[in-house]
Amino acid sequence: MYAKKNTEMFAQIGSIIASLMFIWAIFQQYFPYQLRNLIDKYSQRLVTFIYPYIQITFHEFTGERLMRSEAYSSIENYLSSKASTQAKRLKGDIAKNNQSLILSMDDKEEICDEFNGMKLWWASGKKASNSNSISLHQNIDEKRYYKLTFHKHNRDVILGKYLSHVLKEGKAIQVKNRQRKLYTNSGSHWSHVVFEHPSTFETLAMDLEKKEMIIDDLITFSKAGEFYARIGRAWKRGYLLYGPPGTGKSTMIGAMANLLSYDLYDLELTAVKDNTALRKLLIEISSKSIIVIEDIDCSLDLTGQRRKKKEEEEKDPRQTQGENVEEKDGKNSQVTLSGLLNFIDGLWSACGGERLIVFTTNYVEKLDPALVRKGRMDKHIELSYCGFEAFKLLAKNYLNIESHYLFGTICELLKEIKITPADVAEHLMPKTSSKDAQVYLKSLIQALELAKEEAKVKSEEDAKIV
Ligand SMILES: Nc1ncnc2c1ncn2[C@@H]1O[C@H](COP(=O)(O)OP(=O)(O)OP(=O)(O)O)[C@@H](O)[C@H]1O
Ligand SMILES: [Mg+2]
Repeated sequence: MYAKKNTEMFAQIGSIIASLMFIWAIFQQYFPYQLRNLIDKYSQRLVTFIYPYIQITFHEFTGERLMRSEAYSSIENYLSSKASTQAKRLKGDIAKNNQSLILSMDDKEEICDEFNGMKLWWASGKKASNSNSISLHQNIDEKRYYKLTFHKHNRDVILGKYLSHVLKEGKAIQVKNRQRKLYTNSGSHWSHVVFEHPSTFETLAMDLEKKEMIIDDLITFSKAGEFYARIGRAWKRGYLLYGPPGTGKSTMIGAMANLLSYDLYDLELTAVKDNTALRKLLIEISSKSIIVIEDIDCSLDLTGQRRKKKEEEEKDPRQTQGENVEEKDGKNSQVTLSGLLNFIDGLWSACGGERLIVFTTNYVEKLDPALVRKGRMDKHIELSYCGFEAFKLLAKNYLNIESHYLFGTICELLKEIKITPADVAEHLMPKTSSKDAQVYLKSLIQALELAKEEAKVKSEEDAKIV
């Protein structure tokens, strides 16, 4: 309402000024040159005095090729949250992630915003274009724009801090709503599909404290752009996830991507020809992404090659002279350990920024220490067998129960028997038409007791052998 009144007032003042200018244009030819200059000067002062507001227009399409302006998109996103509470006419659309509805202000709507106690007004408008050019963009003959109006006293703050705040916020909303992608490489090219993994940290069964610590670490990383710049480090972080098969390493990567709204790049090292191809892939990776190398111990024969080289050199230095042991990996790929290390933290790895590099392995002890040293793989996370806490979360997710009289038995068995969350999940997965939780819990208890019996028999046999 307030904004509306203001803009109506501006419009009236504007039309008065336009009429005065018109009259002035007709009459000025009859005035001598000096007088004209004098009147010009004072009329400008008068205009600024009567109309102390500044306006900036942001057009939807810019440049000769009429590309959609990034500033316009960011402003549209920024205003969407304000529009939903202030504007009377809204436009609705499905976000690119197909999960949420985006509301933006309709044409010829106005809303008011505040920044550090300063008031400013945004208006959306549309002009019909008189150009007959044919364009790839559909609604290009209707030129949309946003107009920002603010008092001239606030000029510096609005042009500096406020506008960069608007663009940053708008971009963040855009990233959140975008359709994320899962990339994989065939040779030195990436191809992608839409990333729609449903896993989240809420559904990930693991030690709660550890989970909180990981979430905290990830969120801190995603907000630490300025910090990394200040300390002169590339904005990236390495995670090593290790543990037996079926403990949730891949599931956790999906949860990480969903938590931070990052794209995923699943790097298949064995399909990369050599270090040059690896570097080429690296350059194409965008920011806000997670680069994943699964089963790093199997990807290439990178495990302990440096150690091997050192040992061989110690035995017979001539034997390894001029020969790069790292490059003899016995597989099609000629990617070397040093090539991979360069990929992780060489100069090129800093391009783009805001990236996580995640390795997974079942055999952490097999990896070359150089590959996983702190600073390269900043966080080492062990995903382990199912404890009682993790079981309770699985029971809640799969059976929708938070307690049961059989929980006590399961708790005791889990202390003795190692079972992966994947195996537990398998027992809790609905298979029959029965919705009775007891059926599934009993099936789990049976499996645990069987495993306990087997372990007992094995230990007895081992004792006999000794
Ligand atoms: N911690 C967990 N929380 C919830 N579900 C889990 C967990 N661990 C495993 N699962 C379930 O088991 C399945 C297999 O898990 P996942 O693929 O993440 O294991 P992994 O550790 O990556 O195994 P691998 O080492 O064989 O790659 C998942 O689809 C998931 O449903
Ligand atoms: Mg896996």
